This record gives sequence, C-alpha cells and structure tokens, in this order.
Amino acid sequence: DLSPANSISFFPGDMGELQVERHVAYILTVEKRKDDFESVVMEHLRLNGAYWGLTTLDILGKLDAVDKDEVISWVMQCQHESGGFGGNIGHDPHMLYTLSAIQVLALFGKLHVLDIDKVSSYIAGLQNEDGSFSGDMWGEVDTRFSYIAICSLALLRQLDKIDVGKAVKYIVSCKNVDGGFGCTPGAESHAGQIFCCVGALAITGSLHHVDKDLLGWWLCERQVKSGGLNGRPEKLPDVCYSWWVLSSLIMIDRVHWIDKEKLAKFILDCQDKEKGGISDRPDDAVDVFHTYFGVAGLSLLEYPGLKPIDPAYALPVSVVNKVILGK
Ligand SMILES: CN(C(=O)[C@H](Cc1cnc[nH]1)NC(=O)OCc1ccccc1)[C@@H](Cc1ccccc1)C(=O)N[C@@H](Cc1ccc(O)cc1)C(=O)NO
Ligand SMILES: [Zn+2]
Repeated sequence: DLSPANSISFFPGDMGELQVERHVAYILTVEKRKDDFESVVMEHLRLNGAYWGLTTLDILGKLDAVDKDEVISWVMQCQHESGGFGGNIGHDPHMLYTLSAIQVLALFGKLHVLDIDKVSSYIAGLQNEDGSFSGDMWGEVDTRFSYIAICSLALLRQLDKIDVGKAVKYIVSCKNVDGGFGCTPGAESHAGQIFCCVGALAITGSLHHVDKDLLGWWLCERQVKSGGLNGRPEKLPDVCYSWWVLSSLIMIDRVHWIDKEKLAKFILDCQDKEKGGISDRPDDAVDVFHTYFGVAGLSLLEYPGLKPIDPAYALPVSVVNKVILGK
C-alpha cells in the first residue's frame, strides 16, 4: 500500500505528501473520458497520453488497475500499414507516436505482439544521409526524432538497423558553445532538446561527447528560487522540466548541483490535492502530461514508495532491465 502513512518521511518538514490514490483516480477517469476539453485537445496525441498515464500508474505501482488486453488492442489499432504508429486510430504515422506505442507495449511486457522488422524498418527508413532523422514522410528534421529513433530501436534491440555512428555525429553537430543542444545545428539550447540529445548519447554509450561541467552548469542554472526548474534562462519554472532537466543532470552525473528537496517540494505543491493530478506550476489546471512528468521527477528524486524510472529510456528500471537485458 503506497499511501503516505506507510512511506518513510524521506523529506523532512512541511513536505506536502504525494496524493497517490487521488492521482491514480485522476488518470483512470481521464483514460475513460472521451469528449471533454482535455480529451478533445489531446485527441491527436492520445497515444502519447496513454504512455504518460500508464507509465505514471506503473511508477505508483497501480498498472494492474487497467485492462491490459483492452489497452494493447487499442494501441495496435493505431499502427499504420507503413509500420509506424499514429496518435490515434486512423491517424497518419509519426515517430512521436511510434515510440509511445513501443513504450506502452514494453510496460506490459508485450513487445512480442509487434512485427519487430516492420516497425524498425519504418524508423530506420527515416534516417537521412547526414545521420539525422525526420519525424515522418514530410521530412521535418529535429534532434527529438534522433532520440525517438535510438530509444525505440534500443528497446526493440534493432540498433543495427541504422547508422549509429552518423546519428551520433549529427547530434554532436547540434552542440552549442553553452554546452547545451538545440533541435538542429546552430539552434538555441532548450532543456527538452538537451534531454533528447543526452538521452540518445547515453543509450549509444557516447556521453564522452558531452562537456559535463559546462552542460551541468547550464542545467543547474535552471533552478529558480521556488525550487522549480525552467526550460531556458529567464523562463518560469514548470513541472515538466523536472523531467527534461533533472534526467539530463542524472545522466551526466551532476544532479548534486541542484537542491533536490526544494525541487520535490515544488512538484508536490503543484498537485491538486482534492481532484488529483499535477499542473505545470502551483494553482494551474492539471493535465496527464504534467502528472506524468511530476511523478517521474519524484521517482528520479527517489521519493519513497515510487518505482525507480530510467532517465534515458523514460520507463521503469524494472521494464528496461527485462527488455534490454532480457532478465
Ligand atoms: C507537444 N508538447 C509540447 O510541446 C509541450 C508543451 C509544454 C508543456 N509544458 C510546457 N510546454 N512541450 C514539451 O514537451 O517540451 C519539451 C520538449 C521540447 C522539445 C523536445 C523535447 C521535449 C507536449 C504535449 C503538450 C502540449 C501542450 C501542453 C502540454 C503538453 C508533448 O507531447 N511533448 C512530447 C515531446 C514533444 C515536444 C515538442 C513537440 O513539438 C512534440 C513532442 C513528449 O513529452 N512526449 O512524451
Ligand atoms: Zn510543462
């Protein structure tokens, strides 16, 4: 039972407790609702929403609260004949949703339902001559898609389907003088893009290309006095950067450069303690996206009672061990 009463008060003082049961209830209702504002707005990225909601449930130890077979059959209906996945049934395939599909199937230990060759060929087919990746057939290039390709193929154990050397070379070409990374060569450093580039380099064993002190400095500067993290200098803190910045700091072994207790307090202050869910900053509307990145951030901060999450694969460590190490 993960209720707060049973968790050792890892964080001293007035740390508002994580409302585990309320967040579980919130996610289960969002999964069920179809036609309210949030569901309609997120309609085109419903497969991302499934990944955010289900991974949160697993970190909270409540993945068995959903009907596994119902979820898996819905996910498989989102697959396009090309092998890629769309954001919902009948939608065009894109890298963004293909990773979410693979991550959801991995959560349930069901990667074997996939035609591994078909999915990995779809992804490999999106690598360009310069080693970069496009998001879909329309060609938009962005380091987000390099991360998605490398994370997906590593989970499917098909990294040999792409030119990893050229993929790494392209990512390094997006490194800026501030130690950060942008979406393309010369583009401004942004925490989200930094997560994608550092995650891809970590998975391919290429973190030696990162200047850890320089990037660690840029990342720890994201912490503002409220304890929250922002995505770029002068911006407001936002719970989802608790993932983009924190997971990057952990991957480059500089997480001790921020105040972890103050960050945990910021995340806990963003909970809706009555209705459940977590928002981007205190007193804003909650959504599944920020609920996931808040709970995942607390997992990275080793909040008691939460399953550990892998900072590079953005999946519970237990899932990564089974899939990658075949344990
Ligand atoms: C598309 N998207 C975003 O652009 C969010 C919007 C946001 C949330 N809080 C502040 N802004 N931004 C975001 O995910 O930025 C992180 C990021 C930027 C670039 C690369 C990778 C991560 C969110 C969805 C969203 C939209 C609007 C409000 C809340 C959530 C999203 O799907 N993000 C993706 C990553 C992503 C990011 C940007 C994209 O254009 C597309 C996808 C994700 O986290 N997958 O797990
Ligand atoms: Zn956010």
